[in-house]
Order: sequence, then C-alpha cells, then structure tokens
Amino acid sequence: MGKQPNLYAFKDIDHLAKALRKYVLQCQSAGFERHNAFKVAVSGGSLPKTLAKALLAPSDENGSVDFSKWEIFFADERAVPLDHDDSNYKLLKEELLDKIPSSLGKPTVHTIDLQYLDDVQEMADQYQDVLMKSFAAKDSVKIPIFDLLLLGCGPDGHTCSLFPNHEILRESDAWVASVEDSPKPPPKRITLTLPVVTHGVKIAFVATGDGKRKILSDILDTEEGRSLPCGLVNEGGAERVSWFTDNGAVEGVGFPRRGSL
Ligand SMILES: O=C1O[C@H](COP(=O)(O)O)[C@@H](O)[C@H](O)[C@H]1O
Repeated sequence: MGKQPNLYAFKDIDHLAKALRKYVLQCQSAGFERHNAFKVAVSGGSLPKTLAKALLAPSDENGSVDFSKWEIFFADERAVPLDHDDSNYKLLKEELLDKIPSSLGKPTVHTIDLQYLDDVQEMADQYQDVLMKSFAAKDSVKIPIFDLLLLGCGPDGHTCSLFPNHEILRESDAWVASVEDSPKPPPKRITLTLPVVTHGVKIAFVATGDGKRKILSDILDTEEGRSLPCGLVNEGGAERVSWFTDNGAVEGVGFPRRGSL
C-alpha cells in the first residue's frame, strides 16, 4: 500500500486547535525558510472559527505567528460582495483577521475582484493572475505550490468548491476554475482546482462534530469514498495530507489514527 494521509483525532476542539497551531507553525517555519513568506490557502465554512482559536492563542513553546509574512488566498470564494453573509472573506475577517493583534503583524489577503461578480469565469481568470503574480517569480512556474492549504470537508465530501461528480474535478489546466451551478448555495463561485490543491507542500483538513462522522467514514474507510473530492485530495496528496478531527467526527471510523504530530 502507498503512503497514506495522517488522521489525528482529539478529544475536543480546544485540543485540536492546540495541535493545529503547532502544525501551522511548523508549516510557517518551512515557508519562511523556503521563500521568506508563508503562502496559505484558506477555506470558508466551519474552518475559520477553529483556525482563529489556533492562531490567536498566546505564543507558546511552538513559537509565534508572524502574519506580516503571510499571504492568504482563498481556496474557494463565493461570487458575492465582500460584506455579504455568504462571503468566505467576510467569515475569515470576522473570525480571524479583525482579531489579529498588531503585535502579530498584518497579513496580505487576496480577495476576489468585485468587478467580475456577474462573470465568474472572468473572476476565476483574474484570481489565477493574482496567483501567477505571487508564485511566478520565475517564468517557469507551472503550478502554484502553496506552503499550506487549510481545507474543510462538506457533508457530501466536497472540499473548496469541488463538488462530487462535477466536471470541475477533471480540470487539469486552470489553477482557478469557476462554478456556476454549485449544489450548495450560492451557485456562483470560484475555486482552486484539484491539481493545485494536491500540489501543496502540506494540505490539512479540519472536520469536527458528529455531523461529519458519516462522510469521514465514507472517505477514509470505503472504496467509493476515494472518488469523492476529499478522497481525491487524499489520493493525490497522500502523506502530505493531515486530517484534524475530534472524536465525535471519527467515532466508528476504522482508518488508523496517528498518535502525535
Ligand atoms: O461551501 C463551502 O463548504 C465547505 C465545507 O464547509 P463546512 O461548513 O462543512 O466546513 C468549505 O470548506 C468551503 O470553503 C465553502 O465554500
């Protein structure tokens, strides 16, 4: 059997957040060594709240967050104004960005271009240009390699705005794609594509609560689950993928757990 993703299960969100903090700080150090910056893609949904718990905790033996060298991109974004309740940016802003103390520095945050709200393909192309500018310091960059992608897992196995059985899963050229028919509202979105997600140096899923139990069991324990978007990320990212879960989400899941980071 090939290399496997790592599954970590914690007794509650506080313990998960502590471990997630340690993991992100390790990724941050690796990014700073690699290019004196930390390029991270962040999802919406339930992730920003847990992420904020991890990152806004006081500095500890694992180090401290230096947001001044962070470049934050959206793993997916909904085609809505930035102050709309469906905006992933709004969620991240309220949960995390607005609460960062000045002592931790200010991250660079790459939001969608609002002039393309009515044309999501243009919006995706423009966001891809933003990635190109950030990653393609050398002309030869074929795909952006994020230091870390922080992802959620929907109850249907979607991640980013990569939905089960959607043609977007076959996109192999574009770095950013548009979605006009998302099964989960709102329908219009942009998303990083599967090859970009699976090329990340590290890829972390955060999935908590009883509501995620069934889908985690499908993704991690069954053959069918391998073709779900989260299963495809597991397959492509293998040992570079880590799942941060709580006991409620993985009760009954047979996939072997890792002890510690
Ligand atoms: O629509 C979305 O859903 C997923 C999963 O959300 P969750 O609330 O089940 O964690 C999220 O990762 C994605 O960014 C978002 O646009």
